[in-house]
Formats: sequence, C-alpha cells, structure tokens
Amino acid sequence: MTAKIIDGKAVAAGVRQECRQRVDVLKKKFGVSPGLAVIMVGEDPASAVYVRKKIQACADVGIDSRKFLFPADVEQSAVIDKITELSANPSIHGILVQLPLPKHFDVKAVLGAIDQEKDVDGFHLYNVGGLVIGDTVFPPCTPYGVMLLLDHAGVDVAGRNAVVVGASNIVGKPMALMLMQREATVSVCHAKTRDLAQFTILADILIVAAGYPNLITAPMVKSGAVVIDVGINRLANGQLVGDCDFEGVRRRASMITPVPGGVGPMTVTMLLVNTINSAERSLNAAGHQPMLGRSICAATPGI
Ligand SMILES: Nc1nc2c(c(=O)[nH]1)N[C@@H](CN(C=O)c1ccc(C(=O)N[C@@H](CCC(=O)O)C(=O)O)cc1)CN2
Ligand SMILES: [Mg+2]
Repeated sequence: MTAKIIDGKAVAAGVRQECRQRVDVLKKKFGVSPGLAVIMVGEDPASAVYVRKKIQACADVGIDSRKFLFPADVEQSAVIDKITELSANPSIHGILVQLPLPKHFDVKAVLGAIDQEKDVDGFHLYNVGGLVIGDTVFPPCTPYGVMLLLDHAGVDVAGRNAVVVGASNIVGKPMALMLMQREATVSVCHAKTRDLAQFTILADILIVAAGYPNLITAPMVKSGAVVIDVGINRLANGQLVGDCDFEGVRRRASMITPVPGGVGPMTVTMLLVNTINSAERSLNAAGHQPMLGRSICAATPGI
C-alpha cells in the first residue's frame, strides 16, 4: 500500500479563497477591516519565520496585521500593557502572542491578558474551557487545521480509534478534545510512553506531535491508518522533517500528511479563519444581522 498524500497547501489555498470572500463582504457591506495584532518577544529564528508567514497570509486575504516586536529582556508588564491596549482597540479583532516566550515570562498571565473575544489562538483559559465542553469560537489553529484536513480527506472520525502522540497545550491536548468531541475513542501518549508501539498500532487515526524525528516507524502503524504528522524538526543538514519516518510509514498508511506542506500551512490559515470569525462576531455584538462568526467547518460542529 502507498498512502495518499493529504496536501495541506492545497486545502489551505481553498480555505484562503473563502477567507478572501468573507473579508470582502466585511469591508464592502459593513465597512469593517478585520485587524490582527501579532506580538513577538525576542528573535527566535523559527518564530520569526512563523510570524512572517502569518503577516503575509493576512495580506493575502485582506486582513490588516500589526506586528509588535519586543526585545527578549523586556519586562513582562510592558507586554501585558500592550495587550491591554490592543484588547480595548475596536479596530483589532484578533491578538496573538507568538510562543515560546522567553523563560522569565509567566505564559498564563500573558495569555490571560488577551480579551477572550480576541483570543484567535484559543489559548486563553476561557477558550480552553470552552473547548473542554465542546463550545469554543476560537479552536486552536493547529488542531483545528488537522480536523479540517481529516474532513477534507473524507475521514470518518466517530467511533474510530484515534491516538495522539504528544500532549502539549497548543497541539496534543486540544487535538484530543476535538477528536473526543467528534466521538473518536482517544488515547493520548507521550514520546516517553513505555512501548509506544502497542498504542500506535491500534490507531485508525494517528496524530503525532511530539517533536522527535523518526519517532514513528512503519511497524508502529496499523495497515491502512490515517497518519497526521504535526512534528517540525530541522535536521543538522538543514532538512525539515516531521516525527514519522515518512518513506516507511507511507507504505503502511492509507493517507499521510507530508512535512513540510501538510499541517503547517493549515496552522496559519486557521488563524485567518479565527480572525475573520472574530470580526464577524464584533458586528453581531453591534446588533447587525447575524454573520457566521464561527467555525467554517460545517462537519466540525461545536469545536
Ligand atoms: N502563538 C502561537 N505560537 C505558536 C503556534 C501557534 O499556533 N500560535 N504554533 C507553532 C508555530 N507555528 C505558528 O505559530 C507554525 C508552525 C509551522 C508553520 C508552517 O507553515 N510550517 C511549514 C514549514 C515552515 C518552515 O519552512 O519552517 C510546514 O510545515 O509546511 C506555521 C506556523 C508554535 N508557536
Ligand atoms: Mg482576561
């Protein structure tokens, strides 16, 4: 068997086309330009790449973005003051703080300063709680993108065995909650899970987000499984790879996402979706005829 490649770039391009149309309506019909504020602290090279991608993506669909760059040794209070100011600014519909933050930051305090109605990353505790009960308007971008890829590929989730490897706050945990919401039977493992293979081999849907190249090899994968590789690892030779031995695993899986070009492009694109949803919701709050203002993912109700 050779797996079908799930092309994240192509799916993202389709979603972006829909984003352009929605931004157009907001501008022409309501005179509202969706606005996103991106906060970055320090100059981590990978973060700089991701922030650049987000800003370019905003320009691509007509969202106004504003970038706020702070030096790595900035006082946390200065960043929180900026977030408070942006939270009160009606032309800003989304605020994100690029992670990771430098060690001296209390991440929870910084994310908690974001107005929960503008928390387009979905990392504020209010929105994390919403996700737990299956009702959030800001699903975190990476797992939201994965759900959209699964839907796009026609993968049935309900009743299937889903195994998530990696339990980070921004990918693994919300991913498990979204799959649970869609009635998958979910197991969460870690890179340190003893005999990881005894869990992964049971997965109809295997989602790997642990951050170790070649963590998942072909014998660990059930024949015909759908494999979503969220890992991003830069090898010494400069090559970007996921957490799976791609060439081996693709011979056992029925579908697989590549790295690059799988989940990564969806992460940035779902940020656009969340920002547009937020702008639409601000109109609803102003008493206009209800706009969509929530997940575009019809097959993903309640996440
Ligand atoms: N505030 C946030 N911080 C971080 C998030 C997040 O969603 N919000 N996620 C990751 C990084 N990330 C976005 O910020 C991100 C990761 C990967 C990609 C991407 O497009 N990857 C490409 C390859 C890119 C490359 O060449 O390096 C791919 O996989 O095809 C975009 C965004 C941590 N921080
Ligand atoms: Mg708050």
